[in-house]
Amino acid sequence: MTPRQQLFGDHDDWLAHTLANADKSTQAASTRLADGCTVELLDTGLLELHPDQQSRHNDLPRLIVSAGVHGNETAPIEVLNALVSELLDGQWSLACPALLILGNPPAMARGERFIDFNLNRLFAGAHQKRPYHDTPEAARASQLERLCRQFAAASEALVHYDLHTAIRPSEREKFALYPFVPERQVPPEQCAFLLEAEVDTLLLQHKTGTTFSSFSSVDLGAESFTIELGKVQPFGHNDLSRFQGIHRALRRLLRGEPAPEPAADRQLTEFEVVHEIINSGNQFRFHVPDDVANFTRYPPGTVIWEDDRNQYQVGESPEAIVFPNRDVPVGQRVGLMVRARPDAD
Ligand SMILES: O=C(O)CCC(=O)N[C@@H](CCC(=O)O)C(=O)O
Ligand SMILES: [Zn+2]
Repeated sequence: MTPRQQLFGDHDDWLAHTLANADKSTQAASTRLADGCTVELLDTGLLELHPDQQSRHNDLPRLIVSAGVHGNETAPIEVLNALVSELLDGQWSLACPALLILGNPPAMARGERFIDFNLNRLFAGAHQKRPYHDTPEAARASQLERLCRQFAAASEALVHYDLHTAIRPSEREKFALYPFVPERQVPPEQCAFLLEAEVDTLLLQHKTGTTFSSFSSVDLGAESFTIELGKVQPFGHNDLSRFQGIHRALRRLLRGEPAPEPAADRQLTEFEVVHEIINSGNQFRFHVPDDVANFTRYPPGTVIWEDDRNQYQVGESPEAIVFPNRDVPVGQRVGLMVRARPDAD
């Protein structure tokens, strides 16, 4: 039997297995590759990989890579699946422990962002609260938190990349969000990784949240990023040539190869969040049109939202909108207002 057959039975690959078992748990299975690497299927959409001791590069961080936390964001899922197939087919050897996650299989199978609740708002313990608790997405958030905690090893560095695609087009196609942790700064090697992955915009969050990457940063001490890689498309409709940067950069990291020299003409442009727009419910009115692209700029004084008590106007310098989405429940994020950092373009 091939490693793929040992793990996924009759299914061609990890993605096919995950979609076929989307609504149920799967029995654990494992295989050992010719180079000694062990691959364990922990449950539907969850793989843990460990290199053979000989091939392990001890100075490398443990790596968590997740995709499909939103089920309709398919391109990163296809990239992760392709990396797993390459590894199982013996095309390269793994050098660091890795936990690979397809976040929300039931939503993936239905081509939806989520089923009951947005999984990416249920981390950092939010899954225990009403009305989320006792739903399948709350159970998945709890399972992912537990597995990530187990995978993290106290004395070893941990890195987490949570891969997404955005609902809207974007004036900056690829961008990363860096969760807020007081006093920390983005390490240079993480900036270099983002540029290697062709992600040249970085957005610094201004407070902690209940996203997957905020959980892994705050609770596990990981260097984590939510990475937006393009626009949402159904399975089979992605132009995967636009995702080669992240594909190559992750493969290089998993293989433990040294990072390439950063290209002299590439630089990260940094933005900071200046305001989080929340649906207040109090006759909340959002004045950004539905079809506006991420990073569209608004001049000082523009009224962005108002309700029966408050309003938000752009401050003294222009601000841009990211993730505008009026269709969210009361209390949830409608969008982010962001501003280029002083030393940026
Ligand atoms: O395009 C959109 O409106 C949403 C894209 C998306 O899923 N983004 C993440 C960002 C998470 C973060 O703030 O780190 C999300 O909304 O969950
Ligand atoms: Zn997403």
